[in-house]
Amino acid sequence: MNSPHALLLENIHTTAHEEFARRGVVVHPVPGALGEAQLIEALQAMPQDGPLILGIRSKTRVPAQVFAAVPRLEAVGAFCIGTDQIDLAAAQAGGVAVFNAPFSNTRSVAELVLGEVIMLARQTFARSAACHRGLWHKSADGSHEVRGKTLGIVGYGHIGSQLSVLAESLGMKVRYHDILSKLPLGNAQPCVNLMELLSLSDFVSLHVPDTEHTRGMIGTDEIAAMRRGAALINASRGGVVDIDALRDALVAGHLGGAAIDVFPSEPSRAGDVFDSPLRGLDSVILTPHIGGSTEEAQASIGREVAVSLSHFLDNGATLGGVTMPLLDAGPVRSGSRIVNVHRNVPGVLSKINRVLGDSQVNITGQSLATVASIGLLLVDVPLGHSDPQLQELVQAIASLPTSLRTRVARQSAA
Ligand SMILES: NC(=O)C1=CN([C@@H]2O[C@H](COP(=O)(O)OP(=O)(O)OC[C@H]3O[C@@H](n4cnc5c(N)ncnc54)[C@H](O)[C@@H]3O)[C@@H](O)[C@H]2O)C=CC1
Ligand SMILES: O=C(O)C(=O)COP(=O)(O)O
Repeated sequence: MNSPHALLLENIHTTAHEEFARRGVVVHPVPGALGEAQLIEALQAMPQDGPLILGIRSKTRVPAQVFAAVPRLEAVGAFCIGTDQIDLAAAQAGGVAVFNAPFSNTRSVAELVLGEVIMLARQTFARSAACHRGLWHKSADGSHEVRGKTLGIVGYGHIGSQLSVLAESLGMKVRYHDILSKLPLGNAQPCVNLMELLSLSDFVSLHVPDTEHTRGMIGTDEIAAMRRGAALINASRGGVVDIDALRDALVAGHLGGAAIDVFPSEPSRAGDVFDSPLRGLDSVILTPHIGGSTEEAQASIGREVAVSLSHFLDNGATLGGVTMPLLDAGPVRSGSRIVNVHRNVPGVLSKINRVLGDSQVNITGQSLATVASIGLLLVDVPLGHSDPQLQELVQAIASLPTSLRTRVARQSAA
């Protein structure tokens, strides 16, 4: 069976390369993100002799056009948490499996934010910049301990809840707001709504995903509802905050500071030029989307997503997936496994089973899982990879009008 090829963008950690190499996947690395046309070109230029997978981080957009232009793309690995850069509906409709790493970089984000809370409370960056300019600005004015202050966390998920625990260990009071009912950790308390949280907090930190409801969630009115002198931290997604409204509030002195890691528009690769209306404001800590950028997080993500993608290629397992129904039938027990993704419509299974029945091949294992629009079926048959009958069976199943993708899993049982 031909080796799969993985196009890996955005400096995905070498642990992914190592994991892929160990599992016989050929890696084709590209340093930065690619625009849509470049991405299509790069994918189309990949060797044609094996399954094709794509690895990205938060910067590469994968719209529906990419899936349409590269129908042989089997799976996409988001080597990060966010999957908002991928058209998940288009991926699912085309039977493309998408995987991510849902928590491997969360501690890194929580630690960065906690550090920023203290740095903002002590005006550290402004004082440091003054020292660099040769100015000895020794003063306690406007500097505070964080002990006893209130941290408001918007989005009490993996990152928000870890931040909650870390902040309480410093003696902070924690309030949070989430659209779901969440278990409060330690002494943290939920707020009745976002406006209450904004009005109660000395620091507001955003940890929501990019959705139609969170885009623009912090605008002029929300910033006005924050306490005078409070600070805003955004390490979630750039679209969550109206950056011009934030700048106005900082310049007017309504807000005391901000720490911003993510921006409505971000450069595509390290070393590119960066611009923002927030540049030049001493009270603002600007970082280049490095919330999850630690050696520990990246090494762990590299391994995790490479393993998920490899398992999918090897035996059709979808653990860690976001577009496929969850299915893990374990290793192939006998001969070969046929992996079929199909439209989830009435009668589809009986048609596939008719093909299998007509072939007179014994079925040694069968697993099915479905999500709304698609189904994933794994069928084990006692035929070797090179057996022509296996290829005939795959062709027959693939040619059913309900089949989206049909392939033989890489793994085989001796
Ligand atoms: N700066 C960076 O490098 C990184 C940024 N991120 C961003 O942080 C986000 C959050 O990450 P996690 O905590 O792991 O995600 P998560 O999914 O564990 O938590 C997100 C929480 O936000 C809540 N939520 C969703 N919509 C909301 C709304 N409209 N109002 C209030 N709460 C809402 C959800 O119910 C959930 O509890 C990611 O989606 C990603 O965009 C993640 C990692 C690194
Ligand atoms: O995990 C995420 O969602 C992030 O925002 C981190 O993205 P990155 O891996 O730094 O491109």
